[in-house]
Amino acid sequence: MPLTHEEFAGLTHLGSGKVRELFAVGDDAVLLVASDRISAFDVVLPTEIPDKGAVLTGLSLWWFDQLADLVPSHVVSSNVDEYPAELTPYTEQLRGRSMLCRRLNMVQIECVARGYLTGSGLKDYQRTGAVSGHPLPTGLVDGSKLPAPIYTPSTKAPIGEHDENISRADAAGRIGTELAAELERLTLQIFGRASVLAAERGILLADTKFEFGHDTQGTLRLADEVLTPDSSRFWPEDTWRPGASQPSFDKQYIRDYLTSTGWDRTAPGPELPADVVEATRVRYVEAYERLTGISFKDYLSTV
Ligand SMILES: C[C@H](c1ccccc1)n1cc(-c2ncnc(N)c2C#N)cn1
Repeated sequence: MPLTHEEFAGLTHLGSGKVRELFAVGDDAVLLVASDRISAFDVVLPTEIPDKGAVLTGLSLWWFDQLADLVPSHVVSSNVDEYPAELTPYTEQLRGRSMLCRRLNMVQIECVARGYLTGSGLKDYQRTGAVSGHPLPTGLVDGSKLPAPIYTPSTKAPIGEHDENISRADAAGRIGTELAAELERLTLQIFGRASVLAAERGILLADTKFEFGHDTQGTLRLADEVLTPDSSRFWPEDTWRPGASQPSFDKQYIRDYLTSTGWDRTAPGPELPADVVEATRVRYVEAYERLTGISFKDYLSTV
């Protein structure tokens, strides 16, 4: 049965993402729980991918550590055996796939960095020649590497709707010039470091989305999940071919299967065959191990 917030009926549910749940823990903490659900073509599928939630949580935790010298994170703990007593009934459901975090006053802007042109950025470029007010060279195609990474803030759309890319001036108008400039600086700095680290492992970081918030002392912290295949586009470097849709590091098997079935994307997603589920699970574990250099089994033994 897919993990849903009903499984945590006793907790105070704050919100759901496509594949994640957010709960309040006391007055000053939140619990982020990653399910094994997966979405493709913006549709949440009925079949779970075992270990996906743990892989994405482990990746976020690893990236938070890699980035700690650049920006503090919202994470308090990921050790379920040290969680507050109210979470004890859910320990095994939370193990490896959850983060206890400071409750932040979230900045109402999605901070997106792009090193390559695709997705909504490509659509904006094809329509206007620019993305979030950044004029770009002519002749770029799907998957083109940009002359330099760009910061393209967007609004926070409700679930099921698409974020809207906005200009940096619009972002400043919404959250103030100083904070907007700090978010741009941090977003590009983090993206630059992550891009180098991923490229050293043969993975292109095409784009990613960060969320930030302020803690009760007013400290700006990196929040949400970070640099996971759900918040970012990761492409295998050896199959990068500008001019077409790039193979997704983690979801290509699912995309190919769904396309092969002739599935109508306005219809509910079909169940996935066992071989596609297992191949996708293996890809997630491979992504974790390739990026972190840590065996997934070792990660599971530490949580
Ligand atoms: C978008 C994301 C979300 C994830 C999962 C399910 C539904 C929403 N979300 C996270 C917060 C949030 N709020 C207060 N303090 C925090 N530390 C965080 C975080 N991260 C608000 N929204």
